[in-house]
Amino acid sequence: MRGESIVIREKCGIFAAYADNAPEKAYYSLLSLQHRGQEGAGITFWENGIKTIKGIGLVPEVFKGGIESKSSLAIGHVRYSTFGSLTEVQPIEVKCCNYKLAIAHNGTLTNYLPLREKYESEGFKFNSTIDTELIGVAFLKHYKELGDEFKAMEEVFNEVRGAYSVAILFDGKIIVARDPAGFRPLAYGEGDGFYFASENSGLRMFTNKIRDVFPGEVFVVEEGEIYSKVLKKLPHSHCVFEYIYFARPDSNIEGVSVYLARYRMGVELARESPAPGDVVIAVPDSGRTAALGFAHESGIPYMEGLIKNRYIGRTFIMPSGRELKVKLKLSPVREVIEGKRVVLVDDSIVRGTTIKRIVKMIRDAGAEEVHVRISSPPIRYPCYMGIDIPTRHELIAAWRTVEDIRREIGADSLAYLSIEGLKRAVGIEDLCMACLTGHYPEWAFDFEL
Ligand SMILES: O=P(O)(O)OC[C@H]1O[C@H](OP(=O)(O)OP(=O)(O)O)[C@H](O)[C@@H]1O
Ligand SMILES: NC(=O)CC[C@H](N)C(=O)O
Ligand code: SF4
Ligand SMILES: [Mg+2]
Repeated sequence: MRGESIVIREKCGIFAAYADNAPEKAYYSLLSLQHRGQEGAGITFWENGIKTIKGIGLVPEVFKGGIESKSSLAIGHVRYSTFGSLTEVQPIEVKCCNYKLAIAHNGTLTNYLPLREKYESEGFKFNSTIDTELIGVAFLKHYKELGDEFKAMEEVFNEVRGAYSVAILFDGKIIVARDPAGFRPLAYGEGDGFYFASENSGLRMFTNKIRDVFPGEVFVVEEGEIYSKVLKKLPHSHCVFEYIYFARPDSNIEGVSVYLARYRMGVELARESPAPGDVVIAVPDSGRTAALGFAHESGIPYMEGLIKNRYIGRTFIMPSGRELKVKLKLSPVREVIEGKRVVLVDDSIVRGTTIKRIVKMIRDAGAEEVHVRISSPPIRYPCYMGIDIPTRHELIAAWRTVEDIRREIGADSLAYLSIEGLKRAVGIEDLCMACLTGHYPEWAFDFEL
């Protein structure tokens, strides 16, 4: 796991296709998954072997030289590191047992360190510090013993704990798998080819015939044929934060529209914690949808009182200088705010940097009162399943009461959505909420080595 000083990072995006011009399709899909990772990007395709183009930076920067290959097999990745060095851009190539594969991974493994040690003590070599490599090594070890991709992945499911949606390019085949608890999302689409992406909004440009990959399901695409099996069934643990903040609002995960779930979070919040306001203002971007729901339910008009500089990325994931970036990123519309009682809605508070800065910004723009409403419960615990949420002492809500936080951020009132309200808004069971409740799904940690 990364060290104490590392700030929150989010998820990664993965892609795989068997289709005409698969590398080009990977490029377009990665563009639409860019919000899931902005540190680095890569595409691996098959041309009598594995060929990878990857680099640090955004998708258009990494591929500004274009991709000439017309291969029909490709996997791709956009990265936010949760484990290992920033330079280890994915897909990574893994060599083991006289085989070679390329792998793209979204998630974090919880038993990486002990399992890697066990493998090393058996003589297996690792060439990176990234947890993803372990899945590749374990897969190849078992493939050598069993000679079958499904059986090899079943062994991986038995050994490797934590969150992993993976796409593998191996021996002219594509293998795609989602961990048996289904922490991270993964979608499968069928049209003029076979497609996989972390979110279905990354596939709609190719097909509308899309479904979620089931937790514990494995796909093998070989010589134009596709095979799939659910190899392990466990209680599912879909990450609730995909609905709150991470995923694109136009995605649908497990049959739930991310947009509508966020809207309902705002409605629930307005019912639970009404606020005396003249205007509802969202913290853009991701606070917008819940603010609309809040405004609709409360009858208080919604206005754009904060304008976002669209050229500044998501600050949630920026390691340093966050205060300055928040200032650069957002500026107030004085005419909307002056003399008003403002209800300020955001989707989440992590360290509190953003909301503290914005409350001050809104006051400086002449607001009479600022009532903060947050469309998720307080984040009190770290995530070990793919989201690099800071250590507890960096989380503003880890040990503070809501009243302490209100004082700290300088708001006239503060309320968070309840766990029950959140569940009603998302509308499905089987959610992981460990960073909100401290109850970690058993499978992720229940291991002996
Ligand atoms: O408490 P903090 O540590 O400051 O982080 C919380 C903020 O970070 C996220 O937004 P972000 O700026 O990442 O992206 P967005 O533009 O998509 O909302 C989230 O929506 C909050 O606004
Ligand atoms: N955000 C992620 O899903 C990260 C995947 C992998 N653990 C890495 O660090 O690259
Ligand atoms: S702990 Fe939180 S961020 Fe991590 S998988 Fe669970 S719900 Fe998602
Ligand atoms: Mg935000």
